[in-house]
Formats: sequence, C-alpha cells, structure tokens
Amino acid sequence: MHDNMSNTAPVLGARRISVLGAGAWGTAVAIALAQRHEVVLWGRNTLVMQEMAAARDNVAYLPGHPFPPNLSISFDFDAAVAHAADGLLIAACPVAGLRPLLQQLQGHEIPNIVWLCKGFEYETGLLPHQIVQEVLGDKVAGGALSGPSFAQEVARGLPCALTIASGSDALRDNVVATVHGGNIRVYSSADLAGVEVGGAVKNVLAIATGIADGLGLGLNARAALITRGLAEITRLGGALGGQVETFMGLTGMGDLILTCTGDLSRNRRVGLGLAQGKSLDTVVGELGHVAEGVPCAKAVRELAAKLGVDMPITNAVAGVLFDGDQPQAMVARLLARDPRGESVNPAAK
Ligand SMILES: NC(=O)C1=CN([C@@H]2O[C@H](COP(=O)(O)OP(=O)(O)OC[C@H]3O[C@@H](n4cnc5c(N)ncnc54)[C@H](O)[C@@H]3O)[C@@H](O)[C@H]2O)C=CC1
Ligand SMILES: O=C(CO)COP(=O)(O)O
Repeated sequence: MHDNMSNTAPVLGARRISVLGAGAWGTAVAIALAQRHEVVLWGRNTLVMQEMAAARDNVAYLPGHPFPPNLSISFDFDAAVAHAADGLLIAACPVAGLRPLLQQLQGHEIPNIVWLCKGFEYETGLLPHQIVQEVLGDKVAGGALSGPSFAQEVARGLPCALTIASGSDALRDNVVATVHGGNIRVYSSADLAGVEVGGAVKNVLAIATGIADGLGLGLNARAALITRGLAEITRLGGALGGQVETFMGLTGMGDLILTCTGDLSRNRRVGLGLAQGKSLDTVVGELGHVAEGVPCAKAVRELAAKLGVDMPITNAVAGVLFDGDQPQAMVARLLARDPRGESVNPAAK
C-alpha cells in the first residue's frame, strides 16, 4: 500500500525510484530525489510506516524534514519493488540488513540495484557487493552509492558530492542520469572494492578520532589519526583490489574527513561517548541509530589479520570496543609503537 500524495503534475524526465529502508539515510535520499522523481520509500515496520505516512515526516529517524509531494510512503514490499521496475531500486538498510533484504528480492524482476550501506558483513567479512553477488548472482547490475553525505544536510537540500561505483557502465550511466542534479553531484568509478573499503573503514577511524577528541588530545592528534587512518584504508583497500586514487577521493579521504570531524557522525559520537567513560551498550543505546564502525571494527580486525595487513588504529579501536581496553590505553598503545617510515607500506623506510 502506498499513501499516494503525488497529485502534482509529473516533472519532465522524472523516473520511478524505490528506496528500501526508512532510516535516516534512506529517508534523506528519498526526500532529495523526490524533488525531481516519483519516489516510494518502503520500510519494514507497518505501524511505523503508517505513522510516517500520516505525519509526512520520519519522526523516529530524521525528524523535522517534511516530505515533498512526490514522495510516497509504503509498507507493501512487492508494490514498492514493482514501482521501480523500469527505474532505480535503492537498498538503504545497514550492512547487517542487506542480506535479508536481498533475500526478499529473490524472485522479483530487478533490472538494477544500488546500495548505500557502508561496512563489512560482521559474520562473513564480506563487502556489500560480494553479498549482492552471493544472493542475487551476476544477472542484476548493481553499484554502491557512497561519499561524504550526512543525512540531515542532504534532507535540507545542501550541496553534496557522491560516487557511484559499479562494474557496469550502464548502471553507472543510469545512476548519474537519475541522481546527479540539483545540489547533488554524482561522480562515477569502476573501483567497487576501493569505494566500499573507504566507506567501511572510515567509520572505525571516526570512532578513533571521537575517542581522541573526547579525551581532549587536541587537533594535532586528530590530524595524525586521520592521516594514518587513510594509510590503513589504503593498505587494506589495496590488498582487496582497490586503487590508490580511489582512497584519495570522495569515498576515501572525503568521507574520512567528514566523519572524523563532523559531530553529526554517529560513529564519531560513539568515540566521544566512550571517552567519557560510558559503556558501548550505553553509547549505542543513546544513539538510536546504527553505528557501522562498531561491527566493522571486528570484521576488519579479523580480515586484516588474515590478509597480513597492518592496521594499528583499527586494532586499537577494536580493543576498546570488544576487549575492555580503556580509551587512554588505546592512545598509549598507538604512541608506543616502534618508529617507522611514513610510507603506506610499513616495511618501507
Ligand atoms: N545517516 C547517514 O548520514 C548516512 C548513512 N549511510 C549508511 O547507510 C546505512 C543506513 O544508515 P541509516 O539509515 O543512517 O541508519 P539508521 O540507524 O538511521 O536506520 C536504519 C534503518 O534500516 C532499517 N533496517 C534494518 N535492517 C533492515 C532490513 N533487513 N530490511 C529493511 N530495513 C532494515 C531499520 O528499520 C531502520 O529504519 C548505513 O550503512 C550507513 O552507514 C551512508 C551515508 C550517510
Ligand atoms: O557515512 C556517513 C556520512 O558520509 C554517516 O556517518 P555516520 O554513520 O558516522 O553518521
């Protein structure tokens, strides 16, 4: 069922888009795209979606951003997927929800799909595109839409730049033709692994900078963490087939800077809370949103160990999150490491 609010005249060139997942980011993307397209926002909780349809506002996840007329709210999965049959399907759930969401899509006609989640799957250590491949196979063209983009700012219509990464030229062209415009710029990349690794690991590094800032360690320490964090992204991303150029772009350095320095970041706020001595459960509970850096820290620590990739900041964050290390101990552990060359390759002098 959709609440059909679209009584306005169709916009020239408008396309049909369905956003599956009605958290902060799915809602912001739906609001932004509904300025130019016919958008359906689907969420899995019927009662919540009914309330959202009545309020024309996502009170739980993105309050204070009224829905434009071309945004319809739905709790009917099949109808939402059918709406986008000739347009664009966008999966807007956290990484943990991607596999179950894709499983729901099995058996549906889906020409293409774009996902917005940033992280590695906790249980398997897989990147989102690998999960899509496992569940949907090769027949569906897919891509990751990523980059520095706080939901609240996008919902307000403030400018942002994103990257669509896909191995399919047609998918990239489709997404640029659909999403690029207004205050959203969309760049293209064929480096899916590089884009996804940047988006995943920057969340762990935002927890690290949140801890450092919360402990009052200063702007020098913050800059050091961001820069050496970029070295970690580059090392892991390179080992997984990503290109160095990608890590210097929007989905690497760009998103890393945003998330490490912007107080709208949920991951940064996790770090700030831990530095105040709060438990992880308390901090995550207070957030009321997903903080992808938490499960990602564990997945990346394991993956990096398996691949022999040196990731000291990630390991230190995982120590605080999962091994009971004190935030101060995290800093001490990083400072006590042997001196080395600045190169991304730790063996280089
Ligand atoms: N909030 C932001 O500014 C941005 C978030 N992202 C990424 O987008 C993803 C989603 O983040 P948010 O929407 O902000 O999280 P959120 O915590 O605000 O909302 C998560 C939403 O996903 C839904 N969900 C969970 N599992 C699901 C499933 N199996 N099927 C359908 N829906 C499911 C929840 O019900 C909830 O509505 C994350 O990976 C995040 O890193 C990316 C860019 C910006
Ligand atoms: O990915 C994001 C911005 O690009 C959002 O970051 P947080 O999940 O830390 O809020």
